[in-house]
Amino acid sequence: KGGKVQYYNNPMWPGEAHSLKVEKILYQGKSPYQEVLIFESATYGKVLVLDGIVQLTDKDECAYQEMIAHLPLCSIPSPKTVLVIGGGDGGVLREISRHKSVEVIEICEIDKLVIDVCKEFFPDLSIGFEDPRVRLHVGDAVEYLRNAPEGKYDAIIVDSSDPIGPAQELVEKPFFDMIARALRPGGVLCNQAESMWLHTHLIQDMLSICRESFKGSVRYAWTSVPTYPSGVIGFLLCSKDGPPVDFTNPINPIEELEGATTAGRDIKFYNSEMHRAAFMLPSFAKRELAAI
Ligand SMILES: NCCCN[C@H]1CC[C@H](N)CC1
Repeated sequence: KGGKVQYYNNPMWPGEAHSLKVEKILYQGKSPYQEVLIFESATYGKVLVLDGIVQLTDKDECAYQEMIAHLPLCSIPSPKTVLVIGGGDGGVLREISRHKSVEVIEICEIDKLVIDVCKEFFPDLSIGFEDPRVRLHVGDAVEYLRNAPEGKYDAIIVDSSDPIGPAQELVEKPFFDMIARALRPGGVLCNQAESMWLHTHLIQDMLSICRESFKGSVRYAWTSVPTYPSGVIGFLLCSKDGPPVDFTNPINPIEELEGATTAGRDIKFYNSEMHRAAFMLPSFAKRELAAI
């Protein structure tokens, strides 16, 4: 009680520590894949930590979950079949459910423990699993995609943790090739893409892989998430082929989707202006992320 959580030795952000005041430990456990910790913080509500890395907090999860879901889904006219890789907390499912055009939401999450603890401690996120369109598969995403039919999905959302644990293989070329194959022509990918302050080399690698695997457009977007390292997180938006998708202008604006901004709980962060703003990059990022 009154302690704090901080880690200096994560290779993803050497020399940095992120600490939140711990009011009460709510859950501590270990799955075959990672350590799971949930605690009540002093000012961010409940916090989910996997292998010492903050995954989400009650206060700011809206930014990440809403952006990662609506950036792709508001960029195509009428998404019907959506696949989520990761996302076991259910927050992305909650956001996808706002889109009435969607008929099927498949989710492939490797760690059942994450799903179970989020159902107990994060009802505002795990409510996403209650949508009747959701089909849950617990297992490895690479296997799942290998067996997926070609051209099945309108959108694939990769809500992954950092590539230093179970998500290691989710930043390698074979994975992106399988995603491209599973998308229908004109289909889109939105992939968690780390911080432009901390990870430009990793982002450059992902961008160059995606420019080979996706023949449409490949864009980098970002947003503010206070409890992620450097306070920002990025997203890679890719379209499979065909006429390049203009991700910067939502052709399927959420404000015009009946009931979308109030379905379940009111939308808190995403709107069409934040959509456009997400693709505006600071000069150093323009140079470092375009220069490939
Ligand atoms: N849906 C939970 C968010 C998972 N996303 C990651 C959490 C850890 C961060 N360093 C990167 C994003």
